[in-house]
Amino acid sequence: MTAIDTAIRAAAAEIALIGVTKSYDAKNTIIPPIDVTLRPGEFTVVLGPSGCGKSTLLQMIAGLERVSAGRIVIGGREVQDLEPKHRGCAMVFQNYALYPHMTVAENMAYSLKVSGVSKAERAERVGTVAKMLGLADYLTRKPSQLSGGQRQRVAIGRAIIREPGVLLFDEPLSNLDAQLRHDMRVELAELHRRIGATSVFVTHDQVEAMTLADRILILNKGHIEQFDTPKAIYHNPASVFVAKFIGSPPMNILQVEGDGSVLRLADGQVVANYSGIGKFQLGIRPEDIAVNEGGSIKTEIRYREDLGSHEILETKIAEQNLRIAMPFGVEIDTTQTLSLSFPQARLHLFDGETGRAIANAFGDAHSASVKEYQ
Ligand SMILES: Nc1ncnc2c1ncn2[C@@H]1O[C@H](COP(=O)(O)OP(=O)(O)OP(=O)(O)O)[C@@H](O)[C@H]1O
Repeated sequence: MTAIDTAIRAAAAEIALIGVTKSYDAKNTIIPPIDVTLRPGEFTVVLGPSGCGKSTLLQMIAGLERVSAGRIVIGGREVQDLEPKHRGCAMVFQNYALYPHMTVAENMAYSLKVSGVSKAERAERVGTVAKMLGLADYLTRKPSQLSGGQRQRVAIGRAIIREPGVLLFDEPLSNLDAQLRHDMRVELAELHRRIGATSVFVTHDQVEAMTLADRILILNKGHIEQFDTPKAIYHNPASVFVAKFIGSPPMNILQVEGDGSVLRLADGQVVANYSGIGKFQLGIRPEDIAVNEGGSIKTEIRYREDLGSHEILETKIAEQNLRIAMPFGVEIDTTQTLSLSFPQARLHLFDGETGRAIANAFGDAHSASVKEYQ
């Protein structure tokens, strides 16, 4: 660790949400009671569709929204009734929220000035943070003289200069173009490694979630669908909702019926062995389908999308859409009927009604760690 790192390293705090609820009125509960603990130094990405309550959750931690019920404990202190400035959190917003009339250095130093930090120490900390973020040459510029990425870096600098135990990010990269988003992701990951603050990052971009998170918290209408590592979320989704939300293209979900020995599609084709009886939803990722390897499931290609590194074949089985990802270089005759099989170890089984994962459905270890959060 360098001197710069230790200069800006604060004690990372645990964040515990205990029965935290948000409702605007009796009929409008945005977040039903949730219980979750974010470990000190952990990078949590909160992911979910628009309107699921991601920002509300973040703002309750920051103190910008009041909780309707429940407790928020940060670093062992109950904070739900404290003003934002007393919670030990710093926040980075999507729209940067920089002061336009102040220089980069003044923007970064402002919160220190307000809290009475001496001029000499302010200058030292600004210098350290600017160096860390590659902003040393821009300290006298105004925000209007910076690029989007530089502005976002100033916003991050302004947050970390206070050495917060908790860093909160509300879609900080969504105003940037694709290349810059990628570059900033790399920078943020690196910064997190150096600073070590407990970080909560809200986004609806699954790539950001997969690449930045220690653990991803997936919200659906305010409920926690799953809270786990990116790998576990991808390989062991706890519900159809999660399975369909992560992956591009997402996991295929097929409606099937079990007769006690096999699972069948509506047209009678057998897709897997399984001892359960009744309606189920069967999941398989596009890249896990075996094509023309002697499988018994027959289909035609309806459309093919060449993405360079791989190809997506759009097909249907028993009137249900099925996407197959083929690696680059595999020759497929589009006019021929495809024969497919679903390797049992790659299958996911979900309840026909609730959509919750059925752990160990196929006796494999990979679904054993699916956790229930409801
Ligand atoms: N002041 C308010 N009064 C009533 N409902 C509100 C209020 N503020 C937010 N909501 C509702 O709360 C829900 C959650 O909003 P929130 O901004 O947390 O969602 P989000 O997941 O961050 O969405 P997005 O990804 O679109 O930013 C939404 O349905 C929104 O309409």
